[in-house]
Amino acid sequence: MATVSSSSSELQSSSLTLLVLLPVIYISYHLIKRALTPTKKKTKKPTTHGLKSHPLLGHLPAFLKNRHRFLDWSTELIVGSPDHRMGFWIPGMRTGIVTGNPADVEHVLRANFANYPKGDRATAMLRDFLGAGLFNSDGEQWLWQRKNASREFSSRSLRSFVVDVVSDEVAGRLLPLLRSAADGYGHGHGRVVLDLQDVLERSAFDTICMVAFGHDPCCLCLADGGGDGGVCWADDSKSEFMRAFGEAQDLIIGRFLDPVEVSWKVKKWLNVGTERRLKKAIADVHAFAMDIVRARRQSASASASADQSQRDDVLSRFVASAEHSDETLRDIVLSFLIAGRETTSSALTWFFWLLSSSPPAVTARILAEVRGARASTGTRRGQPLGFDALRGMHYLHAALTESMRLYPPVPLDSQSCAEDDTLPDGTHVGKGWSVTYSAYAMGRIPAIWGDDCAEFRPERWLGDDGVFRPESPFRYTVFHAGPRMCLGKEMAYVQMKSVVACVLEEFVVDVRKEVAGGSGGVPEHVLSVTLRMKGGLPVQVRRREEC
Ligand code: HEM
Repeated sequence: MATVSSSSSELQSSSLTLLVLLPVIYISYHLIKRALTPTKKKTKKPTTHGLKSHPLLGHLPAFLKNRHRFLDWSTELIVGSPDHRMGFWIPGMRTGIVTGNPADVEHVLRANFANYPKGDRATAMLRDFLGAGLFNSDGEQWLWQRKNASREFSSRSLRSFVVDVVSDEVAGRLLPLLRSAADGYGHGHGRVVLDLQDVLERSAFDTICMVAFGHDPCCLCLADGGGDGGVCWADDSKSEFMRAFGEAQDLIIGRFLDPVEVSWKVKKWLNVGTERRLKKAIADVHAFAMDIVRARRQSASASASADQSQRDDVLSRFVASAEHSDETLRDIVLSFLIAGRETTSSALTWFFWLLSSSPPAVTARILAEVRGARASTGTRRGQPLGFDALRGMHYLHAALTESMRLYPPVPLDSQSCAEDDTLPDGTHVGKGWSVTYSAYAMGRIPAIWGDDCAEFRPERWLGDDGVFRPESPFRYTVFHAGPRMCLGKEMAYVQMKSVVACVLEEFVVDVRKEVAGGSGGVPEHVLSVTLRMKGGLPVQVRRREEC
């Protein structure tokens, strides 16, 4: 009995030990397993502060209600949300986020760049128009074009070609046009009102066509305006290419704004409505571009006969450097046109409008800088300024940069998420979602720019020594950031500074506010690829007294 009782007590004590040990073993096992397995971040769903989601329709009702004011609506939500982003979910159609958070932007455009291509959805929508050009390609196809184009854009010869093209356009077309408008104005024809946006768009189109394929479409020219004292700056017979290009661009953007994604495919298949018009506009643009490509190929093979302007443009450089099909060359050129066409004109339009409502000291400082550049280069008013003189204008650089902070020419820019991902603060991003950064909203976030972020204050970009201080491209996203950053940034500043310097030193630009002002005195915008003013920018110009 004694043996039985001792073995049963042994059994009891070992069961007790096991009972105590089991949880210890269990916990240890899991602790070791957790230590050995790579840590998986806890993710959270993207939310939108102040935006309710319908249980079945997601954000579709809110989207439809605010579609006409998407930029302002998304900006209000982003600025008001603690993490500066809005998540949206439209069942069966689109899911994604729009962000104004610099950490998100850096993650998407640089740190995890490979996971955020333009994506099949976007490239498919643009393919009819832009093919697989630099602007509309991903992966290897993008990389080789980017490498070639980067090499060309950093070359001295392209830089000086750009300066020459811009100088010719400003001195030979823009200034004569404004002189004629000012003279009409001064001699009792007070009704001479120019749409400055249209003038600048035509001028930018001439410039980018010359740079991209050495062709001058003469979109800005002093045409015979009739005998009523009016000034006409466009000869429509010459602007046909620009008109077709603009129509194709606007119609193709309509594909992105349609909440029912398949509808453009159905219309295209049936060849009706906007898709029918788009097909015609694209055919016109392609035929025009193709003629130039073929002519350039011929002149390249008979290179002795090629003149200087033909050798310096981007197309001639691609024709010379490698063997590409005519279609590939056409797509490359069209990508440059879309990139440089309305961006600088949009920036300048908003700049002249902002300047008109800023203290006179801003214009005075720009003029002082222009006069300083004239004195040091020995050039006279009306003559073009060279690259170095333009580069030395820090205040003007700051003023343009500040204007684009508030009115970025490309207000929204989308990428697509290739595989499930997590943003730096743990927010989940699903495969196939669109991730859009809003440069427009970012310019209005006090956490980035301070409490005076709504003010136009060029000084915020200058150090105590008056030298321009750049900001991180992940905070100032106007020219994009990371490996796909804008290639034409330097060219754009040359063009914009040249226009502003030459125009302001000779003219006072009076904005017709009663026509230009939208709600709260700010002109309304049209949401396209670029931020254009609805109805244009009506101005009157008068000659500035020389001092
Ligand atoms: C104020 C003027 C300009 C602004 C604000 C601007 C802004 C931008 C932005 C936001 C992008 C990224 C677009 C995207 O990939 O979705 C971009 C790309 C690009 N920009 Fe500009 N741009 C300007 C002028 C120009 C000019 C004058 C050119 C000259 C041709 C140019 C050439 C390009 C090119 C080639 C790309 C594509 C780069 C790539 O995908 O690798 N840009 N630009």
